[in-house]
Amino acid sequence: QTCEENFWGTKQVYFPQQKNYTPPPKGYEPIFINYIGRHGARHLTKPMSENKAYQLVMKAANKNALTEVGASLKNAILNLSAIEANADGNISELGKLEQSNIAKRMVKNNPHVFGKKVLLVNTTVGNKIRTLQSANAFLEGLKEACNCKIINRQYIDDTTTRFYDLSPAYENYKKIGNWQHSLDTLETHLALFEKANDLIEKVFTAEFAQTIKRQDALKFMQEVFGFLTIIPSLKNEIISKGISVSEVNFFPFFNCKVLQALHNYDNAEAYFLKGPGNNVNGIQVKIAAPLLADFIYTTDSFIANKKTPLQIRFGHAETIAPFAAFMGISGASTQIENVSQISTFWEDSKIIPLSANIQWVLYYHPKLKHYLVKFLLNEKEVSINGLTTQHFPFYDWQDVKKYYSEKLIRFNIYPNTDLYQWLFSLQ
Ligand SMILES: O=P(O)(O)O[C@H]1[C@H](OP(=O)(O)O)[C@@H](OP(=O)(O)O)[C@H](O)[C@@H](O)[C@H]1OP(=O)(O)O
Repeated sequence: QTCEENFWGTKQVYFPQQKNYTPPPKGYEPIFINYIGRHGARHLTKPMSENKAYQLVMKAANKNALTEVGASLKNAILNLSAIEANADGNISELGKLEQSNIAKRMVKNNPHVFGKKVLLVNTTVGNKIRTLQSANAFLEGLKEACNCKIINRQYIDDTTTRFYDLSPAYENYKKIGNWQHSLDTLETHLALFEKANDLIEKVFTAEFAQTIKRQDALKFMQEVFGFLTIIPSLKNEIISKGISVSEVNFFPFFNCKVLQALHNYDNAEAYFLKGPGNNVNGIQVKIAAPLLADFIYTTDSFIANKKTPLQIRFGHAETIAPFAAFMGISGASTQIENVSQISTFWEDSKIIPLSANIQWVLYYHPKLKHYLVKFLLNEKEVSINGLTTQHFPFYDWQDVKKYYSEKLIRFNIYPNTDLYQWLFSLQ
């Protein structure tokens, strides 16, 4: 089923958003790349049996309370469960390929960075296995493309890859933030409850449907939508399990209007919880400050000692979205007042698809002894709100360092700030 609007959201499988690049000004060559990436395409983040949708369908099946539509939904869920068994939280084969191909394009686009026989790399991963698996796939791609020996120093650090988990104030914002009212308004505007009821009535007998509470009905529909959107990430696993795509087809339970409404809602939720929301300097964005500090510090370190030409980090959608907003990347940091306009100005499938990534590419002119930096979001050259340049997409490194260092100071982050403590005490 093809719908006019892209409804894949954060389950959008990755593709590079630009292929041909602006040549640097004469005499400049790329010498260092600073990278943060979301993990690759993945399985669901929790076991199927922990889904309300799974529990309700199985409970109804035991009570003989499924309609014919419900019975086909049960089959699709059981087939997906077979694919998901013991795989939750892992990246998929497609995820590995996405990561490897990003690394290969990075080498192809920046041969001057990767020209040496030995390549020093600093790698940071988080505490979720999908970040480590993504790092491994990325490094494999690097090794293949650069035909070099890679010496990799690897760290685990959540202050720069999964900072949301380290901030009690963010947990509070997630639970009782002032964004809830805006999202409730959108839920009503999209008539999601009515749509959920329609689905419930199609799947369960009337008697069983009446036992389902309003919030559970919404959760049910959102999770079945989650089953539908994860399928493209699992195409290799579906084949290797001998299951046909038609046996894990969740499209029959939706139409395009419902898919678009569900995506609009999820996009708005991601916008408030991981994006500019109704305050682009709010906790959900400024929480990325430690990552910006790390980008400045590691770029400066390279300029000082010219040792490690590649700094890579692997995190989550909730790493990339706030970082893009905090950096002021155009198209990813716009604060929107009208909640029904969000998906026009902030689209999760463009900003935080699977394998989403942000790159700072540092260029050097040996005669002028001058540095420029270029910013890429999902491999597309982007501009920074608040920063000007005579030669876009290249920015003067000193201007960038000054602009972002002053921003960090406004949030009480200095070169010697303890970032873990800063996150913990953030309000
Ligand atoms: O609803 P799910 O389990 O998909 O939400 C995940 C997040 O996935 P996303 O919604 O962003 O596609 C997951 O982000 P990811 O980048 O790791 O995929 C996040 O780590 C995980 O905790 C879930 O987010 P939630 O906000 O805790 O539901």
